Amino acid sequence: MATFADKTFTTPELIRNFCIIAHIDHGKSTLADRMLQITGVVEARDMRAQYLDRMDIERERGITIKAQNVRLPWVVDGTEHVLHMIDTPGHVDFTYEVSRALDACEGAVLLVDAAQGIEAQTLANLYMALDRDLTIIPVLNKIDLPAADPDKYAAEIAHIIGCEPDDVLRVSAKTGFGVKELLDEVVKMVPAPVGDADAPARAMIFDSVYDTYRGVVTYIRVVDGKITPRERIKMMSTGATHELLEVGIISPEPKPSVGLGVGEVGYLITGVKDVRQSRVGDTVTSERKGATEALAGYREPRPMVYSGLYPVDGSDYPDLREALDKLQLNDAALTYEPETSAALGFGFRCGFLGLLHLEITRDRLEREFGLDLISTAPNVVYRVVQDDGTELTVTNPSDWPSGKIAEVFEPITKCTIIAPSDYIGAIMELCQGKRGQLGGMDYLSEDRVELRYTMPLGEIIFDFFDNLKSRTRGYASLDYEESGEQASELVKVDILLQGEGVDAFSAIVHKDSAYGYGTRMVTKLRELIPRQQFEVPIQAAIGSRVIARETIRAIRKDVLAKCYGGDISRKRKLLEKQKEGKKRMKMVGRVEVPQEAFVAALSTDDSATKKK
Ligand SMILES: Nc1nc2c(ncn2[C@@H]2O[C@H](COP(=O)(O)OP(=O)(O)OP(=O)(O)O)[C@@H](O)[C@H]2O)c(=O)[nH]1
Repeated sequence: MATFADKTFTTPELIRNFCIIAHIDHGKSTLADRMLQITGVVEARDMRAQYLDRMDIERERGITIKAQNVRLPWVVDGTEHVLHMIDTPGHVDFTYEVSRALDACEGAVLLVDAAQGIEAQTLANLYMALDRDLTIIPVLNKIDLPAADPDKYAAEIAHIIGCEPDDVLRVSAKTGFGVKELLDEVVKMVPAPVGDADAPARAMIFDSVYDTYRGVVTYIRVVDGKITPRERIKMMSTGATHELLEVGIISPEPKPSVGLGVGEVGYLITGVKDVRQSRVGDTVTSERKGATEALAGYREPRPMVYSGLYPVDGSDYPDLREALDKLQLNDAALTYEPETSAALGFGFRCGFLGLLHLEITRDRLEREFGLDLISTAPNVVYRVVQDDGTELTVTNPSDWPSGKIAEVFEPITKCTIIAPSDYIGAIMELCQGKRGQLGGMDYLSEDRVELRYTMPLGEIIFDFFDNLKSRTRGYASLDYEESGEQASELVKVDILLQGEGVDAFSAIVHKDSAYGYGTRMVTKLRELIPRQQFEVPIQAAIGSRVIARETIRAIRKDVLAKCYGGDISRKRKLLEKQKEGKKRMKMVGRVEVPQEAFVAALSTDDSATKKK
């Protein structure tokens, strides 16, 4: 394919930029694989499943995290066209990545599983694509499955996007059936990019990835002008300039080229070492005679969920810092700052896009850096207005002000839930318990409904999704987007051991759930903390008001009791052994708490994040 890769500055009329959008597991990556194969970009013998999901963790979990892009040649009516396909992640935490991918395209293939129909993220992604006026190509996938019901779901799709059921293409990404026709359709339906070839260069960054050997690789889509190697480029948001070391295209491996022109999608390398220097959403222009106006439409990723990460072994703290430094090179959305906890020692307060982002980051820290970590219960960002009018942003329960509070605001979301209509009652009951407000309900087909709720983010990140799945036997799908904030009656619940607060267990909850949280924690801790030589009261309190209490009765554990006579060496051995055991204990006041008790008490239910 060398000749193909060398052809640069393709005439825009021959370019088609498109992405594949779908609900998780509906088969995007498999379809992308088939396209690579059918266009001859990857030879059959080199083909491996999910070619574009390069990270180990992506392949293992079978999900796409980073959007990838690839150039494919496709001949229609004797003319070779250049397709840039951008594979997008389907998970709710990565909506932002999807929006960037969409901004680089003129068309979107809307892929729907023919055995499942439209799901919550199908709709969320579709609306984003429609907002950007992209041409939508509706496609039913997995029609080879015996359970596929293409007629039913083609009608569902036609109803939502306003086309004829016959316009919905039918493919099997697995067998390759219908994929050629889909590529033809992309060439026919998706408009060619439009831009001014003679204007100063403007290209938008839709992704940037850290590579150990090459530094940051920045993915761009050229809008106007051209970007050529050996010129100096400027990042328009910061004004920083960099020497361009390499420009190229991906097909499917990176291939240097003589430049990128209007409508082309490719990469550039400047030698910067940190993705934050090559900010997603920024406009790249030439340093000399560059553009004066940046491209619009991007926003910075903003952490939505915070959690404390602590090494189980305190001496791993420097390693944790180094590991976070390294991860941040590749993840502009990850934020962290040092914090100390009386119970857990030194650690970091980290900000994430959502729970899956948290879980993936934690997984990578443990796996790639060999760290053993404890994470505290996640919380969202609160805005607290005190009685004297001062305002605080609270990302950590320990920053909750002790003075009088006038008002507290919490982030809220708009949620979409899609499920079989039999479960409407169960879903409504769950959502009401989570302070959700029903905004509307629509039937997608006679037995499937879409429910729209407004719900606090803090309730969703707790075990909402797990609950939803178990109440609907796994049939419901959920999507949510942030939607401002609302004033709420929130309180901080502290957990005290023998009158001493354990910071890691404090939580900010709605006043109606405070009692439930308090009782749950004290009961759990009573089971987890071994009896001591004195009585240990465990209390849950709001300020100075105790709302729940349990007591661990005293025990006198005399290890020498069974040693009669004067065998001093045996006594010494037993005492040594007792000391060993104590090393793994943490002291809270006078109370010895085993490390495992913290871990167990904090692991509220991390399966809440597994959206599959
Ligand atoms: N039978 C059948 N299975 C398919 C087809 N396409 C995909 N699958 C299977 O569906 C599952 C999900 O496919 P993926 O391609 O990983 O889905 P995805 O949409 O990329 O998922 P994320 O990257 O996690 O968003 C895999 O087990 C695929 O083998 C198809 O046409 N027929």
